[in-house]
Amino acid sequence: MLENPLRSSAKISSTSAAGTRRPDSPLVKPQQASLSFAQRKALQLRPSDGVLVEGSDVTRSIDRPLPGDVIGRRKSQLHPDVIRKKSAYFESEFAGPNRGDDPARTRILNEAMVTAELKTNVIINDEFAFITDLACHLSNRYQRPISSIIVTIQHGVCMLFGSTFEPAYTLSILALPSLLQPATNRRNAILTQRHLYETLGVAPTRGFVRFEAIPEENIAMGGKTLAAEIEGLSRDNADRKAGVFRKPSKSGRGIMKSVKSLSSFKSHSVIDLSENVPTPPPSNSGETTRIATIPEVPPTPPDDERTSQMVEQKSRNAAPRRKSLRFALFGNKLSPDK
Ligand SMILES: O=C(O)c1cc2cc(O)c(O)cc2[nH]1
Repeated sequence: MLENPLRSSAKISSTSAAGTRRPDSPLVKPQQASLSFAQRKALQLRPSDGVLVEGSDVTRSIDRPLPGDVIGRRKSQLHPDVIRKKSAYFESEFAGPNRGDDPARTRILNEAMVTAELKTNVIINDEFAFITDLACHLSNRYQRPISSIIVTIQHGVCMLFGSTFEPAYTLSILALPSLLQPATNRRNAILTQRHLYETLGVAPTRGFVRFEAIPEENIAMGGKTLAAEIEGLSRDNADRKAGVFRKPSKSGRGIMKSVKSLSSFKSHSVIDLSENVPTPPPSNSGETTRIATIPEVPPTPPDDERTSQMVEQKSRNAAPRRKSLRFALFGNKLSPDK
């Protein structure tokens, strides 16, 4: 059986733990592949003819300064097309819609969920380590707190990928459109597939990534779409600027409540929530649950007996490293007994 190499080796050699070969670096020309590093370096140091890019060569002229070199002039050496692409990237990264002058709206957008759904035929031994590593990677890539990341993983699934059953995966990343701009996707495709190569041992060529932009009106939490939440905030903001005092709505979701409700979503970690909400019985348990009318009050907490059963079950399922990783992730938000 294939195993997750996460904990077995610090560095992956040319043949990964999943049995797939690492593709040769595209930056090494075939005739140079057998040369030593010093020999390749010497070849590159030949006097240049000053042409930046010639033919199909992917290496640049040595005449061109390295990034960070102090060269005393500001004019870019890049082709106008490259400059355009670069500025489009930085625009989408740093000047996106999430930098408005409405702090509440900005915060909501900056904390909007990024969801990743991974399916793989590889069997992952340490699911908890793997899932937390991926969540951290995504939190970093999409510049949002770990509490704004959802990761679901299905591993050991039956997967036919490009006519073979060799190790492979599909990954869907769902987020607001502003987070999934073409240049951002290009970069995140490389970095995330590299991350999965390092943690899952599957070569990027055996991974399929789908970036799915989901507009604000198609995402909901707490029974309210993000679009509605933002609309409410904008209205309240406009009212406030105009000095209008609006009575809190019947549903009790005025501006303060809205912001509070979001922060309580985010500040309650998944762990906090899961500890208060009973897990429904599995669908094949034989029990049938009648779906009643949605109660106006929160459901009654489980009785003591059920609570203790749940706690027991949870501790049986817990991965051995769970506690330390939870602390690493959530720090002092957790009480020491959790
Ligand atoms: O996608 C999110 O992160 C998201 C959706 C949503 C909806 C809502 O009514 C909120 O108060 C917050 C929120 N976040």
